[in-house]
Amino acid sequence: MSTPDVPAGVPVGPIDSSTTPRYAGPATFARLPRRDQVERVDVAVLGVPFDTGVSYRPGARFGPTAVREASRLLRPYNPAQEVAPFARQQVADCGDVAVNPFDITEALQTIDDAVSELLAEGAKPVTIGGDHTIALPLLRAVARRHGPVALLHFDAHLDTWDTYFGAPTTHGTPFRRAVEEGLLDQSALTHIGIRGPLYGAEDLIADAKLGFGIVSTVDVADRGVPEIVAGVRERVGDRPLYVSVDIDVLDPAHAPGTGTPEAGGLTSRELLAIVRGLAGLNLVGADVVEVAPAYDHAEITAVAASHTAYELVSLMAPR
Ligand SMILES: N=C(N)NCCCC(=O)O
Ligand SMILES: [Zn+2]
Ligand SMILES: [Zn+2]
Repeated sequence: MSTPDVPAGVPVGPIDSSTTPRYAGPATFARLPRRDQVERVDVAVLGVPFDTGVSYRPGARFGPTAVREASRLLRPYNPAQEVAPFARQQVADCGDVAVNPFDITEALQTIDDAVSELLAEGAKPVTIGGDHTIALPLLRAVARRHGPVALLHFDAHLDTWDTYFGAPTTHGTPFRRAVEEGLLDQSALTHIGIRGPLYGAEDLIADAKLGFGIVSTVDVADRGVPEIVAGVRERVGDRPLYVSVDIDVLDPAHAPGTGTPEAGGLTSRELLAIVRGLAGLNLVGADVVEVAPAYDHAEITAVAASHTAYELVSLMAPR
């Protein structure tokens, strides 16, 4: 299937599903063109098939492929944000970063280099993981370009722990490393969806010391999405914002295909509604991580992740 000829400057959109069946041909995110099929890229959807940083179930290395497959059904107009996300900006699938699964330090450098190159071209990265370790090199690249960024982190887990087995670079530690490295604006850090057992009460104290505020899953249920969104918008203001979505923020009923599931999570409806509520903020990059398709059923998790990525891409569209 070829990409239709379009005048220079007009974004190349997805393959038309009314003339080419959406289940035909190799999958790119939302059936968008590949990087090599377009002249420029405003939003770069990038896969990072890496899961060497996990503490429990492996398999997030297959996340990018699963999310692309599940994204075939996405359509070009997003009524919830009243925007056509592929029409006013060039969105392209930049493929997968070829990361070394046996050397975490080298893998992180490879990811940083790939994203730095896209940022230098003026593209905003929307990265599909991969385990949550990859947020660290993504933030390194983004902070090098924008300075310390505000962070909105959707997750069941804090991911601000110090080490596992003495290892500093894991999927449970990226945001502590990011604070230590000065990548984050400590006055605008929020976790949303936190729940589940911790190692000790001191986990919360250490996390607060780094500057994080916590909106727990119970807070979302008790206070409701509009109030949560208002609080986040107020905290972020006009700072450059990075959004990191660990799909395990969703209840295992909404996202069984993940490595460290915790009961009592958000619904996909709540997650999508909060993400949509960020419209107009200065979003400079985002990721959706921790999709492990071997534990998925009927693409439940991959569909949720693909829709989350679609909302994030929509947020980046000029209005
Ligand atoms: N980032 C994710 N998904 N999980 C972190 C869990 C770390 C732990 O095993 O305590
Ligand atoms: Zn998590
Ligand atoms: Zn996480």
